[in-house]
Amino acid sequence: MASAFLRRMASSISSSYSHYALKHRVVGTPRISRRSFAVSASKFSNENREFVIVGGGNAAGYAARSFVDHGMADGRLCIVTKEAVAPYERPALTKGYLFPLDKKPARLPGFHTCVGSGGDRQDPEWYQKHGIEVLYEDPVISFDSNTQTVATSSGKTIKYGSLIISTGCGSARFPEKIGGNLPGVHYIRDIADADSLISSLQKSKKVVIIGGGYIGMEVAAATTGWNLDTTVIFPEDHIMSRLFTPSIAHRYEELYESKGVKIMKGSLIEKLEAGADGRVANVVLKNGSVVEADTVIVGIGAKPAVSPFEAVGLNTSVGGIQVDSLFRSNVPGIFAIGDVAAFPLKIYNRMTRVEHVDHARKSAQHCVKSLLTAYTEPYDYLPYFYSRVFEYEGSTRKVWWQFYGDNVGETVEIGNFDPKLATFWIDSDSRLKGVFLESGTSEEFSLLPQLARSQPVVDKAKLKSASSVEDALEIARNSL
Ligand SMILES: Cc1cc2nc3c(=O)[nH]c(=O)nc-3n(C[C@H](O)[C@H](O)[C@H](O)COP(=O)(O)OP(=O)(O)OC[C@H]3O[C@@H](n4cnc5c(N)ncnc54)[C@H](O)[C@@H]3O)c2cc1C
Ligand SMILES: NC(=O)c1ccc[n+]([C@@H]2O[C@H](COP(=O)([O-])OP(=O)(O)OC[C@H]3O[C@@H](n4cnc5c(N)ncnc54)[C@H](O)[C@@H]3O)[C@@H](O)[C@H]2O)c1
Ligand SMILES: O=C1O[C@H]([C@@H](O)CO)C(O)=C1O
Repeated sequence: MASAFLRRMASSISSSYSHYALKHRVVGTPRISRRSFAVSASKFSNENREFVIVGGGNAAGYAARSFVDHGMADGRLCIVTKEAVAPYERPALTKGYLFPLDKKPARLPGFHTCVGSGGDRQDPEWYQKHGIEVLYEDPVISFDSNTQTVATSSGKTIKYGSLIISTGCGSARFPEKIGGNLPGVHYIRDIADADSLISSLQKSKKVVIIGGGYIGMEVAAATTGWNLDTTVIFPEDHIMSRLFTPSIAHRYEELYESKGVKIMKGSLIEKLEAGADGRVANVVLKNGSVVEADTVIVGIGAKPAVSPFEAVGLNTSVGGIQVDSLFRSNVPGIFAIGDVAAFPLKIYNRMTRVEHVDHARKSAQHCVKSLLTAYTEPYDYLPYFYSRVFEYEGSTRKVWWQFYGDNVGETVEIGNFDPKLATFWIDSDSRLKGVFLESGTSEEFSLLPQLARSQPVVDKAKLKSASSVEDALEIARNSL
């Protein structure tokens, strides 16, 4: 009854709703409008939800904040999540969360979104206070765009007006047949994974980390803080091979080695072997060598979590769910944001997915703003990656770097990593395309996006002759 009433209200609604419907290609079942919900006495009295977000991670937390900012959350928004906790700043999991237990590790509720960007700490009470329904530990297992419903593992069927998919990524895993699921073998994507890793680290002596990417480097830094024997194994010839030049990588590798980390490059894994107790004991390499380990952390990349949404335009070139510059998929009323979204990267005119938190936050805000208002500016993202390691109290050298732009073209590196280093990527037209900085000040870091966004023509010879990182940044600034 209530639902029929709300629908009648929805069909007689104002021009702003018509605009919204047209813009978002609403077809079929009319949505329950904002106004109709305003007259609804009880929140969520039936299975209809005006807005449903699937996934309760970084993007979901920032999307929820945007719904609240637009006055559109209360009684209208439902978040369905696989995790047992409210959205949090995932980057903390391989940073503050892994500090040694006697060095004040980060724990919830400390790092719920949106504290990472200076916003409110949205703990479970925040969602209640703002009338946002959160269904915890209840993953969506299927969806039907004809009936506009999602089904959850506990057996709920939820009808949505608009659906925002923010399921992120899952860790790439080694197959079971080569020991990928042995006790003591860890992947790290969510808080449950991090807790399980910590319980292994508490009884660990020898750690092997497989993968020389973000997880590999952040977890290796963490385990040195625990004073554990740490070996990192990866197939490439230097760490962070997708982003770092061999020269940048070399500086960090030396630093890790100076802290006792062993680095095995160009090495492929044959299998992980169990010991007599059934826990992982050996990492066997394809070249036949064997590295002992009681704890193995696998950081070999991530895969977009698309399985319940196979019917929504899946992008085959970069994976994920293909969306336009307002995060609309090819199915009316369905949006995708964060890691899972394959979107047009306007600045470089290509489709991409970005698996980093800055994009999760910005895509969420952009999507919700365009969903709820007349905003139609295309998303114009500037890629931004960063890391911070060896941050725990007592560490002799802290590391914090940022990169903006595209790592294409020739590079000019300035600085001796004591502590600063800057690298500039310059294309064949002498345009500055990307810039990397270690140990900058906040003022220096704030210059990087300006440079990467405006891509000034730079005098390469002059840049090369810079006497210091500060001098190089000044030369680059003067080319703006
Ligand atoms: C350990 C770690 C450290 C990181 N550190 C950094 C960093 O320092 N800097 C940086 O820029 N980026 C970092 N990232 C990447 C960054 O965290 C992600 O880009 C960001 O979390 C993406 O947000 P998202 O909401 O798209 O996905 P997520 O935050 O992963 O959220 C997805 C959510 O969806 C849930 N979910 C999945 N499937 C379903 C389903 N079927 N039903 C219901 N719920 C579902 C998941 O459980 C999860 O809660 C890190 C990632 C990891 C894993
Ligand atoms: N600071 C950050 O931005 C940050 C920090 C942690 C995690 N993350 C995110 O978490 C996700 C996972 O990170 P990641 O470090 O696993 O991915 P990654 O892509 O950064 O690194 C993967 C590494 O594993 C190696 N590898 C791939 N296949 C392998 C195989 N079969 N055997 C051995 N090595 C193999 C790669 O060569 C690479 O060195 C990514 O989305 C990443 O962006 C980001
Ligand atoms: O973006 C981030 O958020 C968390 C943390 O700052 C939240 O408190 C973290 O470690 C980041 O790198």
